[in-house]
Amino acid sequence: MRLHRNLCFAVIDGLTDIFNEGKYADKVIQQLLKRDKRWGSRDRAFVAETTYDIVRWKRLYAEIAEVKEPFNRDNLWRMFAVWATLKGIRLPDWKYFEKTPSRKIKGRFDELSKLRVFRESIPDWMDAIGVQELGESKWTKEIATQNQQADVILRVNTLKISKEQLQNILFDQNIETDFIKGYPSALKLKQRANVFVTDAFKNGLFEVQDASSQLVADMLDVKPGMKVVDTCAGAGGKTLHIASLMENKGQIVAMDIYESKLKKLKIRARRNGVHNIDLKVIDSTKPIKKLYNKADRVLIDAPCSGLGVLRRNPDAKWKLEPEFIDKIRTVQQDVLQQYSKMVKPGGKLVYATCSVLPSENENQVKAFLTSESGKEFNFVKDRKVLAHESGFDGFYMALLEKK
Ligand SMILES: C[S@@+](CC[C@H](N)C(=O)[O-])C[C@H]1O[C@@H](n2cnc3c(N)ncnc32)[C@H](O)[C@@H]1O
Repeated sequence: MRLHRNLCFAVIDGLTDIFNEGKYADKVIQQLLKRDKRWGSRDRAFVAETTYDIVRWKRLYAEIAEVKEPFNRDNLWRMFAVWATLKGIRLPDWKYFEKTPSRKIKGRFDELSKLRVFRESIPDWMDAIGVQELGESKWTKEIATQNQQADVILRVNTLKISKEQLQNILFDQNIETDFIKGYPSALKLKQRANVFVTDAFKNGLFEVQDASSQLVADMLDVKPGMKVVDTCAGAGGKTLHIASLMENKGQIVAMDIYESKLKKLKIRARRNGVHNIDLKVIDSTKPIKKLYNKADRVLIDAPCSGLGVLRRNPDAKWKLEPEFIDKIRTVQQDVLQQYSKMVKPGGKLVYATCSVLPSENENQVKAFLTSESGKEFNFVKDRKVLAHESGFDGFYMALLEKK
């Protein structure tokens, strides 16, 4: 591979924003990719993947490059040189790469790789939590998988098209996909591609949604005509899936504390041809109380640490803090206590997170079930999805039934 100066500059600029300005990697990369209209798909892939790679391996690369935060541009070029050297890319004779000690880089890599915190490039506290909650052996495998690039998975919008038809349409545009056994609405791309530019996407024939995330709406067991409340709907990945399973019949109340997220959901719903969603901002306890004992199904896709989706959000390794996880555990129990009251007798509740930590998952459900409001519920089943076992995102979901 030959390195191109303007692409490498884009990566360094992006890293400056992510590491020094605290900006989110996905947003920064989205912006970077708009920089030069002449960039082809390979150029764009280089900028996105290299930036993500260096974010993912920040701790390891910084240690090898012997640089410390806050990184100046020279520091970032040194980390870039580490990335390129370890990838076996020949460094051009640019001033930034003068005196790059290629052999020393490989030696340091081998030496540091003996320690999990460097090999997997994670903060010490995160490693300690992982070991404490999952045990050494599972955590070692899980964090290694969480450092690999995730597949691109689509969820077919069955309101508009069948899985087979969509597969054919994409095939005609040179996008090849596979079915995934056990995931009825999923198509997996054989090779990464920018699916957002296709007419199929613009016409709402699919959404990009990981396979594990698609299990959640399936577990909720919705039927056309039901009243379903999606309490932490965000931009609506799961709401839209629920809508397609309900064949646009019945009512979905999509709630979140952020109006901005629900606005995104509105746009996506229009594209998806979904018209049975009512949006409700949770700005007091009123909208919740109004729905007490009213819903056939309630989904609590709870805010969480995101420790199951590091493959997609590698910068979360550096943005997360242990105190945040402590706080979010309290929120998780609160929303379980409050939002479960919306389920009507005989109705069902799914509690889900994209975390692999038992303290955010089965332990929360256990604590709920032994509490006063939890006594009204029976535990039906749960599913713990680890990325290293499933090949998809780490997730947890539990199904409870109100007596
Ligand atoms: C895991 S995300 C939801 C993802 C979304 N369901 C999807 O499938 O795309 C959790 C959501 O919970 C929202 N949230 C945080 N605290 C909340 C609360 N107390 N009540 C309701 N929603 C909350 C966040 O704004 C965020 O959108």
